[in-house]
Amino acid sequence: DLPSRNRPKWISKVVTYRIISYTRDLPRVTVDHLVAKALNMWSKEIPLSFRRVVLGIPDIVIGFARGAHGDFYPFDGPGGTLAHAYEPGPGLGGDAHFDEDERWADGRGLGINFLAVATHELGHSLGLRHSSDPDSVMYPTYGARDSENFKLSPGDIREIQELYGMEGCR
Ligand SMILES: CC(C)C[C@H](CS(C)(=N)=N)C(=O)N[C@H]1Cc2cn(c3ccccc23)CCCCCCNC1=O
Ligand SMILES: [Ca+2]
Ligand SMILES: [Zn+2]
Ligand SMILES: [Zn+2]
Repeated sequence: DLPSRNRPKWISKVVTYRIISYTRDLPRVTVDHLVAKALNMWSKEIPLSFRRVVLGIPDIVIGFARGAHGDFYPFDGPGGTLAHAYEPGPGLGGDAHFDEDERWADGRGLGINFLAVATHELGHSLGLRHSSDPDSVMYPTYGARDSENFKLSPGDIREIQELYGMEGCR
């Protein structure tokens, strides 16, 4: 893929995010918690941190929507595409949209593991592309994972550090 110097990435050390809509399938606090957990999985590996804002225009807008929802990629109902996210940049850049027509779960019950999908989408929001490694969070298709020990693969960590450098190195 492109040398990392050309790939879009966040320049600021602190990236803001705002959750603007939720799903009926999970309590709001669960969505807030799992989004923070997914963001932290990435940010703990790189010299970049995330700050949640509840007002104003953030770098990353996160929300649930069904069908056509104001961008060029309408969702497709239950199944199929589960979510999508935009690479770093202004406006839609970095935003992550989740298909409300899926049945979202917190990793215990039946349904799509929201933590796993959010980690994949936020990987895109940080500038990562797909990986051909089935163990990678960035693999193009969803694989049911138990969220107990859900974590980034070594390849995921290598990719994100190639783009943003290693945590602890200034
Ligand atoms: C990796 C995800 C978290 C995010 C990606 C979308 S993205 C943009 N963020 N890379 C995703 O949703 N992939 C589809 C890909 C996909 C699999 N199938 C499809 C049938 C129709 C349309 C898409 C698919 C076969 C049937 C299974 C459908 C349910 C699972 N869907 C997927 O795995
Ligand atoms: Ca769908
Ligand atoms: Zn969208
Ligand atoms: Zn993807």
